Amino acid sequence: MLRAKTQLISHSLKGKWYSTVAKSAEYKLTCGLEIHTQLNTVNKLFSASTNNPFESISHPNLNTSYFDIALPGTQPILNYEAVLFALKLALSMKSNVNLNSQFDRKHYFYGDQPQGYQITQHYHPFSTGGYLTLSKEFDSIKDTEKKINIIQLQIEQDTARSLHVHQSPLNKTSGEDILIDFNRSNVPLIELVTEPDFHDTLQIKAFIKKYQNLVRQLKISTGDLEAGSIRIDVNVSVNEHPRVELKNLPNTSSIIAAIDYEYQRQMQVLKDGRIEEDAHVETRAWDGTKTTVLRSKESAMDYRYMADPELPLITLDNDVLEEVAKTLSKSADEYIKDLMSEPYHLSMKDAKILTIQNEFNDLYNNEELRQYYVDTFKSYTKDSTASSKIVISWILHELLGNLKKLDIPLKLLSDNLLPPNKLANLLTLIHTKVISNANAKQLLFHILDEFKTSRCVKLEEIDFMTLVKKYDLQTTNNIDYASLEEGCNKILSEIKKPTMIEDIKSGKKKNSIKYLVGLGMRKYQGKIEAQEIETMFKKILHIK
Ligand SMILES: Nc1ncnc2c1ncn2[C@@H]1O[C@H](COP(=O)(O)OP(=O)(O)OP(=O)(O)O)[C@@H](O)[C@H]1O
Ligand SMILES: [Mg+2]
Ligand SMILES: [Mg+2]
Repeated sequence: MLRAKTQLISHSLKGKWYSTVAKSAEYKLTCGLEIHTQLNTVNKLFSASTNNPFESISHPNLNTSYFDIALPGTQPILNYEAVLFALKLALSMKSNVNLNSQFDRKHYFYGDQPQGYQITQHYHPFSTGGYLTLSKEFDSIKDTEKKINIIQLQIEQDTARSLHVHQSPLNKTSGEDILIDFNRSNVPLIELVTEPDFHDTLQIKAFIKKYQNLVRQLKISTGDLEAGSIRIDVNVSVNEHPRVELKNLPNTSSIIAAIDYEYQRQMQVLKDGRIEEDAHVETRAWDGTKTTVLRSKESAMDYRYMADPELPLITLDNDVLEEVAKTLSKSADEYIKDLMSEPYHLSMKDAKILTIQNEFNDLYNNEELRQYYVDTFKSYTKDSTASSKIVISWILHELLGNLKKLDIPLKLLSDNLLPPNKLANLLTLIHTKVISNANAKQLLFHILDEFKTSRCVKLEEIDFMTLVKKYDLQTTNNIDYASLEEGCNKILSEIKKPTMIEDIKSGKKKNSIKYLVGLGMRKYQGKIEAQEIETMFKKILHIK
């Protein structure tokens, strides 16, 4: 019964990020996260191999050194870039950096870890304490404010990747083979452990998003969950039920679905009074519909932790901490607040688009986009008191839309073709009605398209006024309204579907007037503003 019900729930949850399981006040949900983040340093943690775990599909084992495959006699050499990245993260979360942290060996036997142990930090982690603050305003949680405390951050190495295949080139008969790809072996990771401070799934969703954005803003990781750059284990308990650690959660929707399933499972155990038989800390895996036991913590391995004798302490100086702290920029929330107030007055939605990177893409990062917006804004408003809404809407819709369509990186565009002041020029021409909105859109696409065709190299400087003249795009200054009326009447007389005009007039299909305006824009080659044409049609059709 329970299973059928929860299956239904997780099915309906597919692809969604919200929980459909109501949490009862009587059964309190508690969660803590263990987040593993792959750092995008140039080299691996303890070797000079290239750090590119995503190479694996086409080139397994390409980025490997003798150390990464644990040939006897090889020794680790610490990559200080990983330490720098850890410092940036720790300081951003107000975590107390240990000036003498240490590496330890965690022993276990598995094919993806040929050393026989993982180098991690157990006794003296990189930093302890710290927090991220979630809020109703910025993160859509229920409480006004919620502080999620951090227990610690530790630096450790990633393992190789195991691929379970049914029919491998090595095994032509039957059964499963495990292939090991060492590209991921020894990639630097940070494990962040939170206090069990989460009491609903909205807080978890918000924390993940905020953390993901933080590592992207710091440029220390690509931050993708699906690709495995961030991997999250969730510890769940309901009331006095011992915590259960959930693994194998590839994205936020499976994290939420697995917590919902586990909440109901533990609640049922408590209701049935089966707590005694179920009362042990265990690790369970999410298979897409339910959680199943991976191992019980009672039968947990003894990892025989010991300090790694081949690695010295990570000794840091307070000066270093201070210098790194100086390089950190404002938090995302602060940027959003700034963009929502004087002089920009952006909506929260637009301010978030300029601040939060939802996906990691090659075309721009948020810093570049935000700076491009700010500079265009400044240039546009320098000699215009006009409404500046046009700046954000052109950048987010026209410019980004075209960059995506044509696959042009923002930085290349800004450096080689269209610096912010040039875009501001075009926007001023629109505002002063030298060129219509529609023709400006076409002109922008045209120059971007040419730029792409010429492989995005630096072209001669653009002068929009010259282009407007060259292509004869100027709007008609003195509209001859009598002739415009005649033209619009002609368009109406050529409409083959009389019901359409009736529907526009009666208000049934009000928006179809845009179709008429489109015909008008074509007729007048965009030289008359769409607004003028719409007004004329309304006059002819007696629409208020
Ligand atoms: N009662 C509880 N309910 C839910 N989560 C809890 C509870 N108590 C502790 N936790 C969470 O369990 C996690 C413990 O992680 P930690 O890395 O310290 O130990 P571990 O899981 O035993 O070790 P390992 O790293 O080997 O998995 C933390 O995220 C913590 O917040
Ligand atoms: Mg754990
Ligand atoms: Mg842990």
